[in-house]
Amino acid sequence: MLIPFSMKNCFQLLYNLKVPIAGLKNAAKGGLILQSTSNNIYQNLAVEDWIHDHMNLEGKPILFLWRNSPTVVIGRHQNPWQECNLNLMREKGIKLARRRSGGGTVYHDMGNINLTFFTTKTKYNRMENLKLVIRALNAVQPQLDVQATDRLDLLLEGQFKISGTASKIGRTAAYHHCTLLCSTDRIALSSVLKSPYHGIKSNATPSVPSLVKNLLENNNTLTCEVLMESIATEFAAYHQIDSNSILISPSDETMFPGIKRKAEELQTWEWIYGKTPKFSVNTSLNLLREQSCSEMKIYVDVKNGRIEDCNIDAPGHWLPKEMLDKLSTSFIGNKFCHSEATMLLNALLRTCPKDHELYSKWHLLCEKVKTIM
Ligand SMILES: Nc1ncnc2c1ncn2[C@@H]1O[C@H](COP(=O)(O)OC(=O)CCCC[C@@H]2CCSS2)[C@@H](O)[C@H]1O
Repeated sequence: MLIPFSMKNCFQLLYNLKVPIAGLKNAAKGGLILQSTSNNIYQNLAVEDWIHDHMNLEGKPILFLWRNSPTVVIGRHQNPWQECNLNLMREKGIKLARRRSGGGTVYHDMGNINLTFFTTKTKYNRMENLKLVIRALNAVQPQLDVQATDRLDLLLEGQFKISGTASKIGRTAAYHHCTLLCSTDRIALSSVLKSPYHGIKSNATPSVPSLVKNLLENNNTLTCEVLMESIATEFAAYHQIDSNSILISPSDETMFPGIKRKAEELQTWEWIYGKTPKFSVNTSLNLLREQSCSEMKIYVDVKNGRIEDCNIDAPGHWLPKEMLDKLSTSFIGNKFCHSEATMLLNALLRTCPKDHELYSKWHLLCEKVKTIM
């Protein structure tokens, strides 16, 4: 059962703060089950940060249940250009988020449940959490064949991934979070998790692609709502606590002081793209014009999301070398970013000689350059 946030719940949360707030003394017994009212990835990741940073989890584990509108979530040390199709995501309005935990890239939508298990560092035990999820699944559907693998994925029928795991271990607190595919749009999942960008070299963590399946495809009783309820019940039984989930609003500053700033930070370009490990792109692109095809080469070094070095090369008959050099130089110091490149190229286009052929070639080349970002 879900109970909405009330002052009682607020106190239950607040008196567990590491930094004690005057007047709040009691302690939540045994643990808490929280469920987010938000489907915004940045707000939900901010709740994780907030609990991790502010709550005393000693003897009081927390389970946080949350879902998001369509989003690609990359791991802390990943390269978004290597992991997903950013152009397609822009087109479809699919968000991109970088989480604080390591590991690979996953797709979220309202058919995917996220579970975060918060404990002290000493009580952190991912396999135990996954076993709890399996028990919850079997409580709804006893015949369901689900197993945890060594890399802590959950597999359905020995071959289809239904859950992926990642974690963050802090000084005293830790969390293990995992996904659970109930009724996600699998077409969207596979199309956005395919990178169209070529020639990227980096030491970023690569994802490990798998065959995926939705639980609802196996059995039509396995909806998100039923599964969240069953997981909450199993968590409550295991920790001998009340099985009611407390509904929380991640934008509630009275309950989570400072949370808005956390969500804002997770939304910045500097966090999402800027934290990409240093990488280079070395690729060639075809310039098709009036039935002839020329090849341009582009080389870029990117550090902290910004272009440190750039070299664009095309045949001399296509564009004068001075123009190509001007283009390469003007990229240096700029963000490796589609919208910033668009502004820069539009400004450069205005300085282009008013020669129709030159202008159209320059325009085409600029459009091609943008496709790698
Ligand atoms: N939602 C979801 N659930 C399970 N598996 C998925 C999902 N989306 C994609 N995939 C598959 O997993 C691989 C990547 O596997 P890989 O093992 O590389 O990465 C993960 O599993 C990371 C899990 C992170 C969980 C966090 C919990 C809260 S915020 S995100 C991808 O290529 C797909 O084949």
